[in-house]
Amino acid sequence: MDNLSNSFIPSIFILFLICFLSIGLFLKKTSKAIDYRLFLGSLPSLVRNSNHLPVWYTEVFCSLGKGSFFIDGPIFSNLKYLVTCNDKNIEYILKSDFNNFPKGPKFKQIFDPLGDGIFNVDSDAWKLQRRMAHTAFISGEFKVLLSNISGSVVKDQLLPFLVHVAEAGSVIDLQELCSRFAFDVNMKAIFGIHANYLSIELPSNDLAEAVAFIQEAILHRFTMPMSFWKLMRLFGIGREGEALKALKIINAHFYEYISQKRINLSNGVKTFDLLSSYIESSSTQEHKTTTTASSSPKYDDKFLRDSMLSLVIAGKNALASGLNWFLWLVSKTQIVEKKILEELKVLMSSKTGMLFEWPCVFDSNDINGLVYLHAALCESLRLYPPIPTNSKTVLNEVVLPDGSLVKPGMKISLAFYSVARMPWIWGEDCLEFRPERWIDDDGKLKRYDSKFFPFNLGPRTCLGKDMSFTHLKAVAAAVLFNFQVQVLEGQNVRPRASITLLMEKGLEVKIQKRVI
Ligand code: HEM
Repeated sequence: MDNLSNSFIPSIFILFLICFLSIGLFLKKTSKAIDYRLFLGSLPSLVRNSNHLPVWYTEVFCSLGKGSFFIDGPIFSNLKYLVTCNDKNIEYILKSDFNNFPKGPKFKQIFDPLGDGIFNVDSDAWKLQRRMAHTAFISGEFKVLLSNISGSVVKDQLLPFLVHVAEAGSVIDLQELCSRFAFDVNMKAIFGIHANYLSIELPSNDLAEAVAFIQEAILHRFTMPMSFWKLMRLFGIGREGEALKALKIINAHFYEYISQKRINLSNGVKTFDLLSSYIESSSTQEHKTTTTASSSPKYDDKFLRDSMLSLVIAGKNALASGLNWFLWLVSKTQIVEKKILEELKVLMSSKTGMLFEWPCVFDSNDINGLVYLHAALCESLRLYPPIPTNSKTVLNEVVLPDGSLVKPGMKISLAFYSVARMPWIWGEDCLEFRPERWIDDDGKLKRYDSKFFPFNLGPRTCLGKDMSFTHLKAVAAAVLFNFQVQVLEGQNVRPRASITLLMEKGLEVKIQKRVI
């Protein structure tokens, strides 16, 4: 009997465990787009859809018929986060109760290649970074510099490149072109450097490639346990090993630019760019804080390196993504393309009469005031926000405007991409590319501050917003007025998982000279 009970009891226990687990694996509370399994939570759905999260989130919101849902990890994993596209929640988190929703320590660890740059810090460190960046971005000198940069990169690099492609009849990847343009304008604005990444020979550029690689490596960190990627980094293996090499390249370039800029400034050679502005304002700050030296921040080369890397990362991909989706949307919406061309034609004729040179170059100051072009860009950014999600952490327990309860330490994912696709936020025609929704009866631009989040909202609103519109308009006008962009047929255009909203396989196009 003893023997029997010795083997019987454990067997029953194991059988019970297997049944329990099996029920858990198969028992699910399901909507069309997401499963909640008893022990695994929604992890299987999450993993299955991790390559196109923004699209999947949208499907889940639609299938549940509400603007928030929780992702639960396996039992005991302590993984639970809220995904929300509810506009009232987003406004509350980003603006009304801003201090309760920092990015959080986990975010900082994942984004650690960025050091203490603005993108990566909270509280006082962020306030300091924000103050310095804001001073630089709002200065009159910087605004003049910007329109000059757009104008010169468009005239001297983009147009010759497109003329060449049109004449050769070759196929190009528009996403790659936008990325090269964005790199060049950002390098000029941030370091005052002419990188010439966008040129006919399509040169390689180790810095541009290293920056792109770091972003991919950061993205991969989101998809695996922290201990795993930290171990890989410790041993310098796999993607983490490659990321270390990319960081070395970035650091070598950045420290060289910083040292060169310091030498130039001390020799009285002054250029205006964001790095110069930071160096100058950091020496003023240092001067002010020498008395409290032990607690005050250090404005050394590491500080400048971190600050500049955040600006490069913040600017480059978002701008490239915004441009690429815009040109794609316009190329497949003839009525919008026609209206943009009419607006540009009226502007050009008012300047030069009816005789246009080809290729035409627009003055940044003139195109800044174009209403329809601005509306079309807003509409494109609404549908394809270059930063499709934003992540926050909860400090104190609170009930959000839609009734969702969030607890300390919990992560919240703000699903910007989905906001535009909810009829209860943007109306029944929300999926249409319709710039007219941005223009009122008097022909003036409308604002939708409480439901348009591509540039964030509240105290952490994007500092490069105006700069981006200047660049976007310069490229949009130059490309659309001078060329027809023909998207090659048979491409399945869809977003892929990335920190910025990229097209999964780029966008193959042909360029043809446009006759106005
Ligand atoms: C179409 C282009 C752009 C879009 C859609 C965009 C969007 C955004 C978004 C959503 C954020 C918030 C990110 C977060 O909190 O994690 C952000 C932050 C920021 N952006 Fe942009 N951005 C664009 C271009 C640029 C450019 C060209 C620059 C300048 C180089 C820039 C500079 C910044 C900075 C400095 C921040 C940090 C603000 C802070 O944390 O206080 N952005 N941007």
